[in-house]
Amino acid sequence: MSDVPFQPIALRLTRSVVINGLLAALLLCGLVGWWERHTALDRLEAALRVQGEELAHALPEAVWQVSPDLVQPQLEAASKRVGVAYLAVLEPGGSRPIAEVGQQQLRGLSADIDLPLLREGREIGRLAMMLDRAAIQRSVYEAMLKSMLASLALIVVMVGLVLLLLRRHLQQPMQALAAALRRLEAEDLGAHLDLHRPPRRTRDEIDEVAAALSGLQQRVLRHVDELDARVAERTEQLQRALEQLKILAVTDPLTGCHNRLAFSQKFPEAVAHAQRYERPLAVVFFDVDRFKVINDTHGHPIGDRVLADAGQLLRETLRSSSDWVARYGGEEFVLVLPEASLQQAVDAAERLRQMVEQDIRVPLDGGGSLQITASFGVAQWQRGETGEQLLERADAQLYAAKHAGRNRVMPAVAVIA
Ligand SMILES: Nc1nc2c(ncn2[C@@H]2O[C@H](COP(=O)(O)OP(=O)(O)OP(=O)(O)O)[C@@H](O)[C@H]2O)c(=O)[nH]1
Repeated sequence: MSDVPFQPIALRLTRSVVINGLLAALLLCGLVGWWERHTALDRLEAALRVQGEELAHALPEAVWQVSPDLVQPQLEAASKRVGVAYLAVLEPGGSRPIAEVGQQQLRGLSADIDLPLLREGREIGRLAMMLDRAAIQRSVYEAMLKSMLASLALIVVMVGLVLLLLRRHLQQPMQALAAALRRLEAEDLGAHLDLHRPPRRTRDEIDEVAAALSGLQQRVLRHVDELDARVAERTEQLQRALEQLKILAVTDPLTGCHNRLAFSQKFPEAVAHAQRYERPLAVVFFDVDRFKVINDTHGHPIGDRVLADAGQLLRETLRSSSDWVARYGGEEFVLVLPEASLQQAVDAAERLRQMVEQDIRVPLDGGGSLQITASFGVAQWQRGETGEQLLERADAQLYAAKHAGRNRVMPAVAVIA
C-alpha cells in the first residue's frame, strides 16, 4: 500500500470538482447560448420593431413639413442601434427614399420592418428598416462569451473556496488523525489520540472516526492487559510445573530419595570434587535384610511401605546438607557423604542401623507390626580411585555384612595402591 503514490483527498476532490464543474459550465453555456441564439434574434427584432414604431410615431411631422434636416438626424440616431443595417423614409406607397441611413439594401428587396407614417389618418410616407443579422448574431455571441467567462470566473472562485474548506475541514484533521495513529507504538498503545481540532458545537465524520479509534484503542489496551495477566499466570503455572517435573525427574516416587538417574548425575560430581580438592568422601550401601521374605510373607504393599519408611528415615537422619541418599535399585540404597572420614561414615551407618531396628514399625493388617533390620557396607574414597571402584568396594562390604549374618555395618579396609 505504501508503494502507491500519495495523493491528498482535497486535491482529488478539487480536481474532479474542477473537471466536472467545467464540463457542466460548458454544457450550461452551450444550452444557454443555443437558447439565446434562438430567442435573442427574436427579442432584438421585437425591440427594433418597437423602436421603429416609436420612430414612425415621431417622424410624420418632419416628413409632412418635408424637412430632411429634421428627418435625417432622427434616422441617424436610430440607426446607431445594434442590428440596424438600413433605415429609410420612403415616399407614400412608393419605394423612393426621402431620407436614408446605411447601405442601400432595399433596392429590389422588401424591408424587414415596413411601417406607414400616418398624419391625421392619412399615409404621408413609409418607414423601412433592414436588420443587420450578422451584427445581431455577433452581439449574441459576445453576450454568450461574456456569460461563459463570468461562469468560469465564478467556478474558479467556488473551486478555490471549496479547496480551502476541504483543506480546513477534511485534509488537516485527516492528516492529524494519521499522525496521531502513527505515534501509537507497540510500547505506548495508550498514547492520547488528540486531533487538536478547534472546539465546535457539532460533530462530524472525522470526530466519529477518532472516537471509534479511541474506543478500539481502549479495547486493545484492555485485551493486552488481560493477555499480559494470563501470560504471567500461565508462566507461573509452567514454572511451578517445571520445578515439580525437575524434582520428579530426579526423585524416586516411593521413597522420596534421589533416583538412579539423579545418582548417575550427582555421584561423578562428588567424586570429581573429592579428587580435585583432595577432600574425604565416603559411601554407604544400605540394604533391607530378607526383604524377599517380607514381600512373600506380607505382600508387596507392606514391602513398599517398608521401603518408604526406610527411605524417609535415611533422608531425615542424614547429618549435613551436603549428605544425600539415592535408591540404588530394589531395596538397596546408597548414601553419599562428602567430607566424611571412614570412621564418621561407619558411625553414621551404625546410628542408622540402630534406628532402623528400633524405629521402623510397619503396621500389619492382621494386627501387630513388622520390625526390620538392614545391613551396611561402608567405603571411603582413596586417591586415584574411580567412582565405580569406590562403589564396588562398598557393595562388597554390604555383601560381606549379609554374609556375616546381616543387621551390621561392614567398613572397607583401605586398599594400599
Ligand atoms: N515390594 C517391593 N519389592 C521390591 C521392590 N524392588 C525390589 N523388590 C523385591 O526385593 C526383593 C529383593 O530380594 P533379594 O535380592 O533376594 O534380597 P533379600 O531378600 O533382601 O535378601 P538379602 O538381601 O540377602 O537379605 C525381591 O523379591 C524383589 O522383588 C519394590 O520396589 N517393592
